[in-house]
Amino acid sequence: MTDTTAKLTITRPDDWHIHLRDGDQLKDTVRDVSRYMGRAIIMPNLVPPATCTDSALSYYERIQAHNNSNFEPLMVLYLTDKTTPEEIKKAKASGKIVAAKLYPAGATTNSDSGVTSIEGMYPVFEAMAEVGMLLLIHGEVTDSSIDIFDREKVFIENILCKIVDDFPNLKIVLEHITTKDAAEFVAASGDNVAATITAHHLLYNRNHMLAGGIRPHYYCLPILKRNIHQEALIKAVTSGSKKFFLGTDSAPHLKDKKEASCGCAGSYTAHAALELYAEAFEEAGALDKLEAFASFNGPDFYGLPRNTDTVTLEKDTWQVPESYPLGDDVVVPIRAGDEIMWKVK
Ligand SMILES: NC(=O)N[C@@H](CC(=O)O)C(=O)O
Ligand SMILES: [Zn+2]
Ligand SMILES: [Zn+2]
Repeated sequence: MTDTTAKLTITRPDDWHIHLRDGDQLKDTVRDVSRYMGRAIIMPNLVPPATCTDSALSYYERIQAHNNSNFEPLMVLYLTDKTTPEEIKKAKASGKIVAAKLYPAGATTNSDSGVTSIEGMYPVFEAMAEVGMLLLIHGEVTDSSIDIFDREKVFIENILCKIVDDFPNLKIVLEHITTKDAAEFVAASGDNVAATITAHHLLYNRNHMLAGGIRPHYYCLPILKRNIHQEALIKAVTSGSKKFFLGTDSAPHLKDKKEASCGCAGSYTAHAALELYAEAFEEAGALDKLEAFASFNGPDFYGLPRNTDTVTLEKDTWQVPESYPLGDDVVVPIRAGDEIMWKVK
């Protein structure tokens, strides 16, 4: 690995949390994720969501129809109150579904069919621990009396602590963590608990979204927090801990669904995922930590082999377009119209 000068070659990375959507958007989202990601965990919050093995497998086929490379989609089952232990076993046996996703009902985009009773899921969690299927969690409470900036912290205190205590043999990924509280909780937990962290939560805090005007393309869930949390996330990914790994949460929404009086939650970063992470690590003086975060910690936690080939980032400033095609419309990416300092060759 070279230093901060001009070039950085690392083992091919994977994206452990991405939204590819469906239908005519797949041609665009699959092209972006497959440029250099070896594999990706494909989020199942479609309309309707992929709640059973058959729907997850047919989604896999629709993705593969646009995949012209060695990119490998790793599928996820969307948990509902009706999911059964038998469905978990069937999903695992498919060989294509590696995890199941817990969305507290109403917590985020397309989570209306999510889980309303955690206790009701215990037989499902038991089956997951038994067959070795990972539990991925959108960790926010939905109680309208809880301030939106506190919803991750309260989820950890009131819900996640108990799941982690009750299922010591279940591998759990707390997705897209955004707080110091979450980083500390994951670091202090056993080896069965890990977290993904997005590039935008490393690069930005709530001032970027709200100071001097409201910028809807920074609006995602969990929402950007104050800078002490951003600093804690940077500390976590540059600490050398194996518990934190790359998950972009790239979540495209059409331009007019974001630039609206009630805009959708989600930021698009798949156009420059590794490039944006490289900026964050370089800014922290920790480019030497990028490879483990992007290419080792994820597969190691999932129990999958690391990729064996490499990708090379070069210091080569380029301007991000104002928008990219998304189906028959457009998406406005993070950094639209502005420069990015790195480019994957
Ligand atoms: N992160 C987001 O703000 N949105 C995601 C859903 C999610 O990951 O919570 C989406 O699907 O748009
Ligand atoms: Zn989420
Ligand atoms: Zn997501």
